[in-house]
Amino acid sequence: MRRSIFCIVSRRLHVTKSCSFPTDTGLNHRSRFSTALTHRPLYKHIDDVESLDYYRPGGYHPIQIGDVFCARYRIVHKLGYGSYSTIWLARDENKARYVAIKVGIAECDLKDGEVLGQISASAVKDVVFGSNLIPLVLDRFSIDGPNGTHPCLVTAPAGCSLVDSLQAADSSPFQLNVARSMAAQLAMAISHVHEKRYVHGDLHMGNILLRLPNYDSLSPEQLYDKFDAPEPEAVIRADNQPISSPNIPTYVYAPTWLGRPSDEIALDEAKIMLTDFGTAFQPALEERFDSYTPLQMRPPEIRFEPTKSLSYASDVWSLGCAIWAVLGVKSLLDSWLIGLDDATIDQIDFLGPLPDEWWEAWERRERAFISNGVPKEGREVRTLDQRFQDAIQAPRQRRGMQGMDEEERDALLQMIRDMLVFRPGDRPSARQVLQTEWMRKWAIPEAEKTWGRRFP
Ligand SMILES: Nc1ncnc2c1ncn2[C@@H]1O[C@H](COP(=O)(O)OP(=O)(O)OP(=O)(O)O)[C@@H](O)[C@H]1O
Repeated sequence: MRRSIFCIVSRRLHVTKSCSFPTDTGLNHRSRFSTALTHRPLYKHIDDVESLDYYRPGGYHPIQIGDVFCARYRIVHKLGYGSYSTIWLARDENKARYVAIKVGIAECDLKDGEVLGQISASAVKDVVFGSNLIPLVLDRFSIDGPNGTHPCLVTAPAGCSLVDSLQAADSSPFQLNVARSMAAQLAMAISHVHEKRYVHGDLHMGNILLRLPNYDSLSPEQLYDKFDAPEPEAVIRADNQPISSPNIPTYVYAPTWLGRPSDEIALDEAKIMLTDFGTAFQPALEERFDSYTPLQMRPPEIRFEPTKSLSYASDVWSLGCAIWAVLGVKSLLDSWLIGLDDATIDQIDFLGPLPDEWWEAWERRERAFISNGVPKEGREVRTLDQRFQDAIQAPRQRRGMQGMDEEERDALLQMIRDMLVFRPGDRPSARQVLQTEWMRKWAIPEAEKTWGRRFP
């Protein structure tokens, strides 16, 4: 049961994220690989596992439970998969601990490792708290296999992503103190990334992971007793012929569920880490004109300032949307949005008029507005207050959970309005977000309880 809940989410995420790589900026190998797979499937479909046709030269490395890498890491379970990697739980037999190994598709640079190496290595010296919210790189190596050479990144394993956690609780929100704590940690994580001169560039609930409690004292068998044992699913060719290729594993595995449903997470368990730095970049060294962030959290300048490179402020927009999603059960922008125009309409509805030159440049503006910020008659317009009620307050009240009082609500909405300013140059920095009233009075104190320490 738990597994099937997870897998639905996992599959949805996979699709969303694949779609968020529409064009290529410095990810040539990734795009080439994805677009090459347009032929008929070679293998029968199996639910809740990575795309089997990606097991070919240039693609995933075939891995089985029990495989050992570097004479040290024994594969114990599957944790997840993305378009560019499979992620495995392994027992580090040298250190008697569990680790997560992200195994990239062949010949990709797995940029996460490079970025995390810089952020977490320097952070250890600085002893900056924000570094605790980013996975520490424990090891890096590569594997040669039938599909090529695969980069591997070893980090701490996590329990589940926040989107999985919400879904596992049938979209019940996190307890209010837990959500406040996570929101503060997220802002601290982004502030830390920015201080290290990186933009994350793909912030969403699937990339925020809940830390796993320490299970290092459990053997793999005890871990299987506590959670699920891996269940191998045989790979079958679409033409029913026997599989003779070494490119594909004999069996594949659905990711396990080591997480907790959102409503069961206690404040001292609410430690998060921000992951997936595969599209992070340094604005001082590199220009970036495309966003990989899902449409609901994608900043508007991508559309209206296409010749200006993205920068830290684009993460601040997504951070505002992510904080909203952590606090509530619905994204700030309507989740059924289907296109760029719908997103712009929705943004104007709750933020007000677009900057004049953006408005003039928007060809389809008359679809929903009489003039800038003035909706056509009869069209339903949902304000920020109404969205707060629908997404954050009412779901809590329905479940008898603590809601926000008026003072907190006003402080939160003020912070969100400040972060979601159309012009990127007018947004606060992530560090300034941490100094807002809502963060200081409501969110950071809960994060301090989670971590059992004071933040300066
Ligand atoms: N350290 C970890 N511990 C537990 N699960 C993890 C860990 N890292 C990643 N995962 C799981 O694997 C999934 C895919 O990871 P990730 O997004 O990093 O892969 P990816 O190949 O870069 O994906 P894409 O580029 O398609 O987003 C995550 O959504 C998460 O569920």
